[in-house]
Amino acid sequence: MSQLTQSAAWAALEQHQKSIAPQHMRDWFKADPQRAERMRLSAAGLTLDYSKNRANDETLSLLMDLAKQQGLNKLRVAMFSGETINNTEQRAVLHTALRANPSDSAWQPQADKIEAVQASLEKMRDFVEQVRAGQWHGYTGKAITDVVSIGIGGSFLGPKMASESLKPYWHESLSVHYVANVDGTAIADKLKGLDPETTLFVTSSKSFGTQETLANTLSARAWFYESGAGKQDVAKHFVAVTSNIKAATEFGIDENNLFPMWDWVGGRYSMWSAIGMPIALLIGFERFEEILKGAEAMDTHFMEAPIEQNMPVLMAMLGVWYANFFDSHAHVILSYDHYLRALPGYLQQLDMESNGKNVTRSGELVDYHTGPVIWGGEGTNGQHAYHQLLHQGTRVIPADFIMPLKSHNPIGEHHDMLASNCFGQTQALMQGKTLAEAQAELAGSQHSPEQLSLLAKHKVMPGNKPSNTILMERVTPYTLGALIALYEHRTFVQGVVWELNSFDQWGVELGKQLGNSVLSAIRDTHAEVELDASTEYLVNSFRQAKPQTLG
Ligand SMILES: O=P(O)(O)OC[C@H]1O[C@H](O)[C@H](O)[C@@H](O)[C@@H]1O
Repeated sequence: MSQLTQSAAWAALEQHQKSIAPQHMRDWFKADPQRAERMRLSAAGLTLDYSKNRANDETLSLLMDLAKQQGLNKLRVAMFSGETINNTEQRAVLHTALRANPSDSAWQPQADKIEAVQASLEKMRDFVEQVRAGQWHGYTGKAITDVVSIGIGGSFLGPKMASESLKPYWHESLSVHYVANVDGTAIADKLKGLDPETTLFVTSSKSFGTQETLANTLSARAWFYESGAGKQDVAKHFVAVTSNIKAATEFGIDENNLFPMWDWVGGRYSMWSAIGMPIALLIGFERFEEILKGAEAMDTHFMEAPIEQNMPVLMAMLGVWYANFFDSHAHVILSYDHYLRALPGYLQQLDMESNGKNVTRSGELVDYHTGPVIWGGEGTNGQHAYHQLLHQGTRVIPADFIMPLKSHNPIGEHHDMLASNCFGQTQALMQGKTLAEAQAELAGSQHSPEQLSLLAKHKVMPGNKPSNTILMERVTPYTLGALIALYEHRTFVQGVVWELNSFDQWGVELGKQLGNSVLSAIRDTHAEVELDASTEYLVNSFRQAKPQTLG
């Protein structure tokens, strides 16, 4: 058994779970009128209502004991002070420096990094302002109308999610498009209808070695040349964000068109850097800075608030409570805002690539569950689809409801209806419906007694399903920045409890390696590639279907 599962804090929670499990939240709300008020917290423009959780004051106190036992305070300081907490790659983890207030003396020990960040932001500002003002000209002298952002994973999901979330702030005549997948359809579809004379490509790749991104950039360049443009015109249409300057310049990106990234920023934590360029192009540099300010406010809260009153810590520890003591395997993110519909996809990478691990920082196999499956979608759509499983399925799936109090599009009663659905769902999940309630509902209907009894059983909803609700005034650059930073720190805290390195991603490497060797087998039948019988069959089928000239 691991030290964690043998520890005093863990054992206390296991014991405590036995007394909590039979209790119903419905009864707690009845017995304690102060519950909702007590279990509510505001920070950085967000309010978290965590009262609809299967937790009482004792639970929270035991969860905080676990956080302390696992060294949260020390590791939190270690992250912000630039220690190499990404121990498998020997890297610091300083995405918080990307949104630091440069005049904050706490950052003094990282002055070199803060300086580099500020210089990069200035270069970004200059570029963004030129493009947005129509002063960056394409090779025939026309202003840029379309930007195609090429990148994948962390070099795609954050910018895409933030762009969609902030649509009300978009530039009126500049469009940004995203291409991630190596599927040729993705880039072919995007390029259709674009004009090479007025299109700018931003290649985002921390490593500048990602197969998909390089293939898409090459195809974009081929398309650009087909229009009659020459090599000398590339600098007007291709820029890149990367930490691998050498690879990018060898690839043909003009040195002046390079924006930096650093090895102390993980891909999935990078939208605050020049990786966020497409966002800034769409909403303007000042609004991009507001995103950083929102995140910085959440960083300050995370660093300074006592852990019992700390939003990321509370959310993280409640997640641990369900994952490890209620055998919950999933966590659902429900955005009740159409603009936030890409958030679950973004959080999937943030959380699952960070905490989808089975060995500890020191390489021991864990004997407890780590990161759950993160999924979700847009409310109210999900209510007419997968919410059935949330209400009556057999597993505990904690939910985060995210609800802006004001809409950017206040049409008729739509927002009232949206909010009432959101709040109503949290209530239904918590309260459920008893057999007596179901029977009362059916009383007076035309059904036979047998049918009535059967129907009543099917209408019973156990309730006691946990949820958090996160409110904000409106989805703005500031509140979005705070929201994303909240989830970043939530992920970090869970990684601390589970003793993981949340900042590497070795699991994706094997897929990449094998993908490359399979590609050699597809290109050349004589390639010496070891394939199992199933994969060999798949490769052969693919080769046979290939046009002769390419085979
Ligand atoms: O930015 P890049 O170096 O192109 O990497 C893009 C993505 O590729 C990888 O496979 C990783 O799993 C991601 O964490 C990363 O964000």
